[in-house]
Amino acid sequence: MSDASHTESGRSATRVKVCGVTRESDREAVVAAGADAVGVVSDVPVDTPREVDADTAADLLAGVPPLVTGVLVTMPTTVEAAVGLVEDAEPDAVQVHGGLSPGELGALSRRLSQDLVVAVDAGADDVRDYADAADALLVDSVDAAGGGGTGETHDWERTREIVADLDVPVILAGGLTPDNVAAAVETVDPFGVDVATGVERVEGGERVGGEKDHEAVREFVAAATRREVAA
Ligand SMILES: O=C(O)c1ccccc1NCC(=O)[C@H](O)[C@H](O)COP(=O)(O)O
Repeated sequence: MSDASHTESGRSATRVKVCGVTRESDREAVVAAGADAVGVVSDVPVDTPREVDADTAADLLAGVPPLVTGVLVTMPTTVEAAVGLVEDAEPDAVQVHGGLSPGELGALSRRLSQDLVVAVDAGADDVRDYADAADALLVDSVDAAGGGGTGETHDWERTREIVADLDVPVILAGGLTPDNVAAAVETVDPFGVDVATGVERVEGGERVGGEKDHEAVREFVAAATRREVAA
């Protein structure tokens, strides 16, 4: 990464992606809070309240304004399937979870005009094998099927080593919240951070999956970037 990405303190300005947006009002809140990227989950073989159908994904991504990155988050089983999805949804960037091999991801990357973010399991031994195929690695706490949105943190010290070892930008994900994201940034020094469940609405003590708490979104972006909370 070039020195231009670092502030005078030496720490890079942390980019923020808010993932699992399912509603226009949440997309607007995420953009208004100053997030750099909006993630929309579609066509995943896991049961998640953050998944939307292909038409909704395309509509949500089409409404992401200039200078903010609309990210299609998906779990394709083949390169061809991924290319078809991307053609329909027209995102600015693509984030892939699941079973594609580094070779298949390289082939997918060559077929796309968009940047490819590859999600990897923070606990896996082969994280570094994916770096060559990716424009960025999303180091996440994944479930048994390879999906994200677990709300679980992982060993940040290990992810810090990955950041230090690799040239590719690393996005930290997994269990981040407005309360822990500053410490996560301090520990890992990632290129960016990503959150889904940690900014969802809580009602009667229960999380409302797929719906964002707009105040929590503002707090998260502020804490991740050390900006003042927007009024
Ligand atoms: O969010 C999901 O339910 C999901 C399902 C399948 C594949 C990916 C998914 N989310 C991808 C993300 O980028 C999440 O923001 C990331 O995994 C962090 O999630 P969380 O731990 O809930 O903050």
